[in-house]
Amino acid sequence: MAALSDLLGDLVENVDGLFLFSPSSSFYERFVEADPDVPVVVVAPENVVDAETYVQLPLEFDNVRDRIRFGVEGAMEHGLVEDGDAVACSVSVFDGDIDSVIRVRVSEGMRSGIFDLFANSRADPSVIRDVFEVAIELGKKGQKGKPVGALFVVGDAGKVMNKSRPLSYNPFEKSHVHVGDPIVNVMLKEFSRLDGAFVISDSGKIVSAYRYLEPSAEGVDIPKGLGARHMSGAAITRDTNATSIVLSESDGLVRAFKGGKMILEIDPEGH
Ligand SMILES: Nc1ncnc2c1ncn2[C@@H]1O[C@H](COP(=O)(O)OP(=O)(O)OP(=O)(O)O)[C@@H](O)[C@H]1O
Ligand SMILES: [Mn+2]
Repeated sequence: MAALSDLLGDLVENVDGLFLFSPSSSFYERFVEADPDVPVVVVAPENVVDAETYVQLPLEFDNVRDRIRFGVEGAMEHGLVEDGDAVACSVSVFDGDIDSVIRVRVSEGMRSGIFDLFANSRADPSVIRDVFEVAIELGKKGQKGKPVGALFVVGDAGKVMNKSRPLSYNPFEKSHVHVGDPIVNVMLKEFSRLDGAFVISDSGKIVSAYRYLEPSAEGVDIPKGLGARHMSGAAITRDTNATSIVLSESDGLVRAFKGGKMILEIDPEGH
């Protein structure tokens, strides 16, 4: 089995950091003080192992590339790793225990913006996360079993309101409700049957439903084949400092746009 251990040896040779994704305490303990030259970074939804260097995952990210990108971009942001570093990531690709080691070369060029999408948007990180969760849940369940689409424009709400017009009466006109409240999630799902966009403030207040977005689409570059919901959702993030989270009725995917670009694409079913 020498060749097999060599293979693993090559993967972890001369790394500048070891990233443990959602490790158990006993797993973490085995590595944290094993090699003082190799800093250990924990990437997980919660810091259950009390790691000193820790990047919080806002979502589980079933897609391993997304999970690793988030961890590495977060670590770059916190100054834990830098351009040119090699890191070894220990992750679980299939459900359950850690089953893989992936070597990653850190570079500015690999930045996809996935960390910034959550951590450095106009809206609070928790608001971005809550909206993602609503969109993912809506994508999983649909409306009474039927696929449904939805467009959430989050942050910079004043400007977004100026670049849009109402399609119908605004059911949130006089209410002060926020994403994340269980009742609001029910309302958002109910209203998603109807046309237009939801506008949400930096702090998560639902400002309006049924908004027809009228941004300039100039210079917006999104994947071909996406329709008007995605184009308007993307374009408003170039015209304003908002972030858009879009659930597609036709392919069931949740996509996030910022600065006029698609940053992230998630399959609610986890495929
Ligand atoms: N400018 C806009 N502002 C707000 N909502 C819009 C806008 N354009 C389209 N929509 C909404 O998107 C819905 C679907 O439009 P369309 O099929 O062109 O988008 P799409 O990007 O293909 O999305 P899907 O993948 O869900 O079909 C429309 O019925 C409407 O509710
Ligand atoms: Mn369509």
